[in-house]
Amino acid sequence: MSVFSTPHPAPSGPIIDFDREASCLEIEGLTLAYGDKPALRDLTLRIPRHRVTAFIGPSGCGKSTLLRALNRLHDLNEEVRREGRIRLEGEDIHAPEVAVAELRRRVGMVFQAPNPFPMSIYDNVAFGLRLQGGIRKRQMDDIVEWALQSAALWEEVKDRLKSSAWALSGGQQQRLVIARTLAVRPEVLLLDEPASALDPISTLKIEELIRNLKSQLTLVLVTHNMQQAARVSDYTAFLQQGELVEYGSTDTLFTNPRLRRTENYITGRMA
Ligand SMILES: Nc1ncnc2c1ncn2[C@@H]1O[C@H](COP(=O)(O)OP(=O)(O)OP(=O)(O)O)[C@@H](O)[C@H]1O
Repeated sequence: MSVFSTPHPAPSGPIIDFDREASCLEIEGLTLAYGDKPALRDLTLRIPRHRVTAFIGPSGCGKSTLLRALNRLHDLNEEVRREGRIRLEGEDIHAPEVAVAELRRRVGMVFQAPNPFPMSIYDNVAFGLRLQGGIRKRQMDDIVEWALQSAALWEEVKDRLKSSAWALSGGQQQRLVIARTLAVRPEVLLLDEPASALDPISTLKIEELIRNLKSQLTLVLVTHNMQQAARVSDYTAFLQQGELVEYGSTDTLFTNPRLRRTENYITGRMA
């Protein structure tokens, strides 16, 4: 079953050439500071559609700050100063006509710690759809099933949809949060260290899920774990002190980096 209607079907075939990839997000001259403390310095990069892009780099280099800029989470922080432009499918996300709630529906986010709501499994997944309104029970059931299938959780929960989400394991809770995010049919899924609080088996399930989801949407992943970036991403951006040092295909960046700074980081010669 597919209730997902994407405006941009996934390209078929393997990745050949970054220059031929269609862009989903375009970041241009992005500079961001918390008060007078710079966190991102003049970043320009584009994120290809229907691919997994990973942001890696040492602690405090600005990975999460960059990820949060993509669905305007910094709007809530009055200290933040921003320059530069971010476009989603060609539209400036800071344009006055953009409704932030709709932007956050299109660009969903999953955080490090699973955060299911204190309600049933079904109600968690239906939550955003109910806010939107206008969906009949039968259609809601279909979308909840589809979202749980897409998040590789359906088989484990289909007989207990009315049970509390809090009774699930940490890994199941994180897949439930992904299902909840998918239910409102985002075009982009932002993942901030989505598996760092999970055990190794749950982590592998999340990684497999990330790889499978790219046929439906564009994924952007922040991770401390370089093996994870190498396993799941198509493209990797290496950041250091708020600057974009190197960006390219994950295979090339990990096997044949252009710059010594990148090589030092990925070989562990620099924390
Ligand atoms: N809300 C905030 N207020 C002030 N400074 C902040 C805030 N959030 C992050 N910073 C600072 O901005 C810089 C970048 O932080 P950010 O969390 O984006 O880095 P990161 O690469 O994701 O780090 P980590 O891997 O440790 O999560 C750091 O110096 C951090 O201390």
